[in-house]
Amino acid sequence: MITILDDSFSELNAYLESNKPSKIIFLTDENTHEHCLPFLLSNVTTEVPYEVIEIEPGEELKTIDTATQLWEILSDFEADRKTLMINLGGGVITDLGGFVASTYKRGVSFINIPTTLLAMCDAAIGGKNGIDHQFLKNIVGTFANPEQIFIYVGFLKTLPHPDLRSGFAEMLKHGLIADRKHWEDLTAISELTPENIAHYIERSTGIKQEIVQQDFKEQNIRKTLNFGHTIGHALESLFLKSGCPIPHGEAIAIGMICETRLSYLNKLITEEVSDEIIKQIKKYFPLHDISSFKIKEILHLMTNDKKNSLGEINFSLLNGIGSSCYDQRVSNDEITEVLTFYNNMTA
Ligand SMILES: NC(=O)c1ccc[n+]([C@@H]2O[C@H](COP(=O)([O-])OP(=O)(O)OC[C@H]3O[C@@H](n4cnc5c(N)ncnc54)[C@H](O)[C@@H]3O)[C@@H](O)[C@H]2O)c1
Ligand SMILES: O=C(O)C(=O)C[C@@H](O)[C@H](O)[C@H](O)COP(=O)(O)O
Ligand SMILES: [Zn+2]
Repeated sequence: MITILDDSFSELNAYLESNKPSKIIFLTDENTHEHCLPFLLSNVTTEVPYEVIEIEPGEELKTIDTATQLWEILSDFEADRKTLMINLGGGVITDLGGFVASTYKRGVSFINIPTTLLAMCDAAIGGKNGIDHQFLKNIVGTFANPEQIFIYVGFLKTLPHPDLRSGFAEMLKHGLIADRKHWEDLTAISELTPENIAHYIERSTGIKQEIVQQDFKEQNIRKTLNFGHTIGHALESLFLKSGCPIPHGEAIAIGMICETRLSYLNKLITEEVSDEIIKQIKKYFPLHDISSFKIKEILHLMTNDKKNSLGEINFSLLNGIGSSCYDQRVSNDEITEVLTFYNNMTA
């Protein structure tokens, strides 16, 4: 289901040849339209007619308004059940495109061609599609798998550095929750460049796939893939609401620092291990000033987390490097303590 493409794009062409869609609709944003679509089209050999949709880039567009516009465009293009949507972009495009495709006419086929590191290693895989609403992250969505995921690492050449770093956060997460060696390999990288990271993409995709295959609908082990996201998503929402969004991975890096410290407070790891993990994350990620965000508002946002049950916030935490657990309860005092801990790091 995941294919790493070389310059010939032959597996993509073979897929299109054997599936014979009635029409192809490419969903792009301004940047992937400019940097990725021309190369893709120059390599696609199919005779199937196609249309291209381009939206503005950014998390602000991952909304019901954009989804509505896209449903209307699919209708204008007379998309039918044999239409194939190709989501060419980062996580915003794969989340939004997957949501639109999986709901239009109760579902048209889609494939993901991720163009950011984050989408290659995480967002394009696993069938979580969705949109934000009232600044709540991915609060409306579907579980629906793309027919295929085609990864072409060459697309990373034009990716801005902050977005490369953002994807690296999710890779570090994969190492922390499931594979100590992956964590050690990644944290040995001194400079984040596509060349230095490319070799480790396959392992990250493998970790994500192995977990999702065991628990597609996130009833149990899939919750570990959400490590760093309970606090991270709440902060990402607040940055988005403030009009100064930060990349998803940067919010998750803050979340991972706080939730690593929570793992220590809950006696799941020693302070020494917690300090070591935090030191490594700090090596790559800028510290953000979150002191103006009210703890009450952060806690309130966390009550919307999708892992919660029976009115309780459930955390996914670490019980070692490369080992994790889920459905962990922590007190509001402990959450306040780790947010203060992070604030003190930035002071
Ligand atoms: N569904 C999932 O499992 C899952 C997992 C992780 C994250 N996500 C979601 O993914 C989103 C973040 O994804 P993202 O970090 O890819 O952000 P993004 O899609 O906004 O892409 C980041 C930026 O890079 C640009 N870009 C993309 N590819 C490019 C290329 N090859 N060259 C130049 N510019 C390029 C985009 O236009 C955008 O400006 C968030 O909404 C997050 O919630 C979903
Ligand atoms: O695939 C998953 O499961 C994840 O949790 C991966 C996360 O990196 C990703 O950000 C996901 O979109 C979060 O999902 P959500 O259910 O917390 O909205
Ligand atoms: Zn994430």
